[in-house]
Amino acid sequence: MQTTAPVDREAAVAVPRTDFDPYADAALDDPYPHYEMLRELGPVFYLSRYEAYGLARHAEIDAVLRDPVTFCSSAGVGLANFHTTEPWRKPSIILEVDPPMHGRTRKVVAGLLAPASIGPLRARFEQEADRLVDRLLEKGRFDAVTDLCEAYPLKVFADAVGIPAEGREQYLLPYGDMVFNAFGPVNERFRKCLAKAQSGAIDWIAEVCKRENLTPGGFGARLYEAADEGLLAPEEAPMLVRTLLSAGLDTTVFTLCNAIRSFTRFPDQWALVHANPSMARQALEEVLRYESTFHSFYRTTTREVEVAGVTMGPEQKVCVFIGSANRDPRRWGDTADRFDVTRRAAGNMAFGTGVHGCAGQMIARLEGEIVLTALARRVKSFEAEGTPVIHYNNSVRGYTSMPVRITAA
Ligand SMILES: CCOc1cccc(C(=O)O)c1
Repeated sequence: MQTTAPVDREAAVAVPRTDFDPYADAALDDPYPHYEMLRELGPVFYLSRYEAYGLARHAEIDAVLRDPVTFCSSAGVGLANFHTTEPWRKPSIILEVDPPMHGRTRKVVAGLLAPASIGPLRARFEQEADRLVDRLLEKGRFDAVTDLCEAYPLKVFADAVGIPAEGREQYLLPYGDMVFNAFGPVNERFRKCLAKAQSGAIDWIAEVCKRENLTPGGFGARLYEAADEGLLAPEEAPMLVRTLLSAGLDTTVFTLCNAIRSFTRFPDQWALVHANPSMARQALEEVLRYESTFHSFYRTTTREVEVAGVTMGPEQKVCVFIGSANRDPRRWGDTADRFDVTRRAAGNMAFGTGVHGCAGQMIARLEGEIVLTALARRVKSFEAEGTPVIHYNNSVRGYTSMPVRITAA
């Protein structure tokens, strides 16, 4: 599929229009039937409610994300176009910039989060996971969201960044909730979240990103050292600490939520992992495919371009539904909607793809693999106790509460 071919007006096809609202609670309750509808509309469609193009099939999303020049990030990666709308905060200098600036900041962050750099964290991540599983087995029944999925990243990732312990529960998750709501429309949940974030979280984040508040040796301190070495401008270091805290918490919390939720829905899948804990990393990859945490975000066209026969003008917002790409039968076959931990789920789009592919995906996988391994070794089964409460957010999927009961091996 060409995205760089010159535009041939005669060949251009009319784009299917839909007034589907991807941000309605009903769509967030269970997006997958809606995603199937979008995929069947065609390779490209137009979300009339938001005046944005949409892609829901794997092939077109892959092609767009691999063309950051035609489909840029510097106009924001949400529905809001930074060329016409004031962003709610200073744009990210890695997520919301284009090459070549992106390449420079990305190189520093990617180095920090590369396997060689995070490998030494494995021992303490495993120790924390074992300690957490000890506590959960003592309890027997608990809320998997607060007692497991939030508790673990708030401890191990926030420690790895090197921020103070005080205030994490109160401010880190509400801040991340705001960050991910901001990729959607200015709807009720965006406004409520912004008001809440403005009453504390925004100031707290700015404070903990300061050099004097960061533990020596942590990711935050090492970003300031990169500035000392001239790899970053001085004012870029706190901005990238903000990136770590924006991108690295809620996403991992919700990925763990989606893992526990999937294993309570499909106990036979947990039985496979419990029988063979070395499958944990592969099982996590299937969780990421089956219930992608980050569901949709945008690119903005920098010129007139034809995608699958549809001509888009410049300055057009294009929504890529990566949660749908990961269920596209054209890519995953007719078992795309089946949660199957034996599937080779590598190559899914949960972390995006191309130059902006998630820089933190290796540490996210490390956290997930370690938690699932610790659980697999010692937990025979998970039972849901009541219906989990969905966490409604404009672009990430997870839960607010998930009471479970576990049986020790
Ligand atoms: C998970 C995608 O990456 C993100 C998400 C949210 C914020 C930022 C940032 O750079 O502040 C990056």
